[in-house]
Amino acid sequence: GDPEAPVQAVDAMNKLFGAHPGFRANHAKGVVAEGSFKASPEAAALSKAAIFSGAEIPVIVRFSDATGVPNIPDGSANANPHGVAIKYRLPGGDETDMVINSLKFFPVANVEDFRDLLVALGDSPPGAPKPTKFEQFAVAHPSVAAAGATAKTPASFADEEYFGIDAFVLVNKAGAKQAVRYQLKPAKLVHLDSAEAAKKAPDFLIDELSERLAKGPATFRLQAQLASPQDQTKDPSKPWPDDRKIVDLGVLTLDKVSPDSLAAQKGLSFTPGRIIDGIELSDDPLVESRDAAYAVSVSRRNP
Ligand code: HEM
Repeated sequence: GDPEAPVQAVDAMNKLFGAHPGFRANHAKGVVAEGSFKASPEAAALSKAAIFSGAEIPVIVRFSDATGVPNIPDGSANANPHGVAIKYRLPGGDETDMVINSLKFFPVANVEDFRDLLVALGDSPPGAPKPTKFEQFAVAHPSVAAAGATAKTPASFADEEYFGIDAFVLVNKAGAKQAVRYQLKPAKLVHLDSAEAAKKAPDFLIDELSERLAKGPATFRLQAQLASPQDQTKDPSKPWPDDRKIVDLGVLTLDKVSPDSLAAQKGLSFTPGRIIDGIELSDDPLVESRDAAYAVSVSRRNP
């Protein structure tokens, strides 16, 4: 890979979305909630990681809209895919993160192509001559349109399903390894059509989460889609077949929105490759590239 590509990807985000000091280069608008995770017995059979022990683990969760625009309307098509970042806080101070979104697979295979996609978008403003740079990129990379079509506006951050996209390898006590992709499934999945989404108030997703959690907790099931031995793990733009086994790893419960969510999100950083014993990286190169890019964004938003 190109060692400069993660920095160039963040540069391209800053150019495309404009300068918004103090905010994330992507997924700038979000809301922070608090809750816990309790693993199933099946999770402990797949991984010796402490988050899968079955003990109740406190979590901090940040839901977000796509783009680096901090006031993007939640119902805008550009706010897709919505994201969720989960930080598991282990006794003793260790942390591990999952940073996932509502696309079923990524538009491109690696950070070099993602940088080029972002640059092409930046070079395709309204009124740009046709075919635009973005249209040319999309023709050459059919997974861009295919991936984009998988993300819709949810009725609530808690009524959406989220996909890990990148493959990780779970390791159990006996040393057995299994490649997985995480999925986070709501109690019910509710999407809006684009006309309904466009009519919603600009902050409807953020506001609804506080209102909902004030009435009672929201739950999700964390699942692992298991790779079959013949499945590739290195290309996050290629989903595995839908008939691959799905194992319930446990229940994520959200209790409340953090009292000062805006301050909380500034102080938080989620890192896709922040893993613990019992979870390993796969040969998917995107995770390490993402770690490098997120670190650049974190340092720019905390100068
Ligand atoms: C090469 C590919 C990617 C690049 C360069 C990239 C870059 C970034 C950057 C720079 C941030 C802001 C980080 C911060 O300031 O804390 C971010 C946030 C985020 N990204 Fe990515 N990303 C990539 C792929 C993905 C993928 C595959 C997913 C989902 C599976 C994803 C989901 C998210 C989410 C949910 C956030 C918000 C995290 C938070 O709430 O703090 N990204 N991304």
